[in-house]
Amino acid sequence: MSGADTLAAPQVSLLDRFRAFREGMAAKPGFRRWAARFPLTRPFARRRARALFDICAGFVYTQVLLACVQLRVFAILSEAPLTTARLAPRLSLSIEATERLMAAAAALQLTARRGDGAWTLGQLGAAMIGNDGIAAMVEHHAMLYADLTDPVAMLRRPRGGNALSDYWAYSGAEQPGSVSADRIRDYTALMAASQPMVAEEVLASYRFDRHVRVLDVGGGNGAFLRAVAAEAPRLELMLFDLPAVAEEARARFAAAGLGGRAFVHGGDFTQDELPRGADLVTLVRVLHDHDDDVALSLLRRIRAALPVGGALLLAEPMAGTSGAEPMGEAYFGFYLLAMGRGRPRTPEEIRTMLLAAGFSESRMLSTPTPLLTRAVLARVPA
Ligand SMILES: C[S@@+](CC[C@H](N)C(=O)[O-])C[C@H]1O[C@@H](n2cnc3c(N)ncnc32)[C@H](O)[C@@H]1O
Repeated sequence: MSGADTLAAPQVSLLDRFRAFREGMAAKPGFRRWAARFPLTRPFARRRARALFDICAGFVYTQVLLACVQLRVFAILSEAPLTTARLAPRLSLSIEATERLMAAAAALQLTARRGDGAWTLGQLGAAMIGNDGIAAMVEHHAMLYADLTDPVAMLRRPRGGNALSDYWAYSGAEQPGSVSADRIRDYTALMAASQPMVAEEVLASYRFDRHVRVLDVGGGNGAFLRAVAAEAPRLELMLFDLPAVAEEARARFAAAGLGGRAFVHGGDFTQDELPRGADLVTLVRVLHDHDDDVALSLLRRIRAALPVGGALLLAEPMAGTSGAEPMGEAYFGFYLLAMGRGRPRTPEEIRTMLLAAGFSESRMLSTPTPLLTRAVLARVPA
């Protein structure tokens, strides 16, 4: 870039000019007062106030949800609607505290008050039933929020050294391959509990029965492969993960009667080559855990393990997801900051990395709930 380019005034688009004007007006107290009263601008003013309030209050909403999960409110109300008087002893709370919690939960659509006054499940509480993964995620967030108590300090200090980086034992390990069994147990259980909702998304977007053998890299205790195995009964299964995780996967496959169909390899994908023989590799919720250098070298190892025409199916939540922008940059951005490694990537960034790793073409697959998982399929060129 020449000096003249560097000094040239940046081009400001019409859209940027309009936004600057709009935000400039919104920053003026007098205009805000007028906009809140004028009938045509009132709905926008209210929406903006509500959005800002939701950001301010987000932590409180989260703690209301955490209290409901810890007290098993959704499981209790799924058995039968209950009045406050009947619910209170089930929660070991006073009548007043139960009423306070239920009113807050109802305002968040987690519970609802029936016409006769009894509490029942709200729309969002009902969605938690039968999905242990959401409850497990909510409970482990206690660590994230503890790490985020002083966000500015976290942004200023070197990454790592947080409760969450300790929990995800591989994230800060000098030798991930040596991480012991007791350090992988909790995160592996959390991943297995939340895996069914992810597997459902991936299985809805891709036919696995067109392949002979699949290798799931960073496959945890095999929950994803077991879901795939049920859909594609002839597919052979291979899993690669850290040695301690691989041990657990081996036991789980045996317990599920898949011992003869699933081949498990323990190793460290930052050091070791990946096993050959699969015509499809899956990489589910793995890439975003790693910084660009490790992520790119992992994609290169996957490319090297695949035959010509082989495919890589990469699935994870991605940044820049339309309608779910806060999930990528805000939630995962700060989650992975606390964890100490990795970053959320846009589909374009991932596809650029795939090209750099030697894959020829890639295309996005359509998943039913992009907020949970997006997926990209890449091929090894002839
Ligand atoms: C976020 S979990 C995802 C697990 C699983 N794919 C899922 O979606 O449920 C990341 C997985 O990558 C594995 N992993 C992390 N670093 C690794 C490394 N260097 N070598 C092998 N596996 C690794 C972890 O042990 C863990 O099982």
